[in-house]
Amino acid sequence: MDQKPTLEEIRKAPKVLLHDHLDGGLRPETIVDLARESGYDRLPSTDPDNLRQWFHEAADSGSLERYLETFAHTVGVMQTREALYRVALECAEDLAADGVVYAEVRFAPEQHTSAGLGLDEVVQAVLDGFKDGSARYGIRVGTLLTAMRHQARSMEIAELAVRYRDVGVVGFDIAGAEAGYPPTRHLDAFEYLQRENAHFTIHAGEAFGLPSIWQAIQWCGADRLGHGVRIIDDIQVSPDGTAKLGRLAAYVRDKRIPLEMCPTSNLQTGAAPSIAEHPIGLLRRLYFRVTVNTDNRLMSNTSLSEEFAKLVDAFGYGWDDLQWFTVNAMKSAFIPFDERLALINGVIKPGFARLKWRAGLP
Ligand SMILES: O=c1[nH]cnc2c1ncn2[C@H]1C[C@H](O)[C@@H](CO)O1
Ligand SMILES: [Zn+2]
Repeated sequence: MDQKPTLEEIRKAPKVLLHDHLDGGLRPETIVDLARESGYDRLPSTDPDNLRQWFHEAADSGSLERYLETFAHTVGVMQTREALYRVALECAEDLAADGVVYAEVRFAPEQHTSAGLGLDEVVQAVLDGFKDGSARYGIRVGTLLTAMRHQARSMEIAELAVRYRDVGVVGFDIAGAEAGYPPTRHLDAFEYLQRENAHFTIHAGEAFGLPSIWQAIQWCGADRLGHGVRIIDDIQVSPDGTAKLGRLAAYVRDKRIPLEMCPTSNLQTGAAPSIAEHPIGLLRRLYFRVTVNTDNRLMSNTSLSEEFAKLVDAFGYGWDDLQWFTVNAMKSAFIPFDERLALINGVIKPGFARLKWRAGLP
């Protein structure tokens, strides 16, 4: 029997997704509907299939800055309460259909106020969509509030995250162009969150190298790293395969700092040359706390199951590897420990056991 997990089987596995952008995962049909309803007339195409292809090709640019330009069109149609609610509800539906049992989905409230909504209204609309979507489709979704790193609203967004922490917001993040916008630019927000015992992740080590990762961890106190692929710049691999870790890489591994890796997204922005050469192979071999994520399902034309299937093809991963990535992600989530444990023991382990049993594995 072929024991390599197939895409169909992977879809059935109970998966955990920690890094997914709400404004990077819209259905093309929904973008067209919302543009028509709101009078947004700058879409590159009003045909959903063409639009799907346009996003994928435009994002396939080799640069994070050009990749990020495509978000003008998704953010452009997410400016009303109804639009935000619909996008959040459909996000929960799409993730559940892919077999995701727990997700943390992020978005930047400050980008959704151009038609007059206040930050609180924006957050409430998204939380309502996730709440209804979770109940309807049998998935748990936590929200991360993102501040844009080139703007100066991180303190305000951090306060918003703390204000909504008991009603669905589980953490905070910064995103956007990395080069020229170091995490320490937002140090006051991170210090505030730490005083509030709140959780946060930082996009770091994607389009910029070790200094960004070092600042995110040692200055800002990040709980997790968004991408973090450039940590391999601090690892030397000898021809015989043995690896020597520098001090920062050793710290990240010793402290079990979770890496939110997004393979396909990294190919599109030029952060990795191919799936087979993606740092995830080495980092998994060295037992860093690696997790697998989608980043932007629309721009990368992907799903969590497809990301796993690509890794299975490139690295020969089996069920035990996929379960290891999944348990890593669940351990690294921002919800309370007892809830994480309940999902690991009550959902993830039994779900993988069933799939392994069907594949004839012990
Ligand atoms: O991979 C990324 N790196 C940095 N910023 C990103 C990435 N993917 C999405 N973003 C930005 C664009 C979105 O508008 C914003 C909030 O979700 O986050
Ligand atoms: Zn991201």
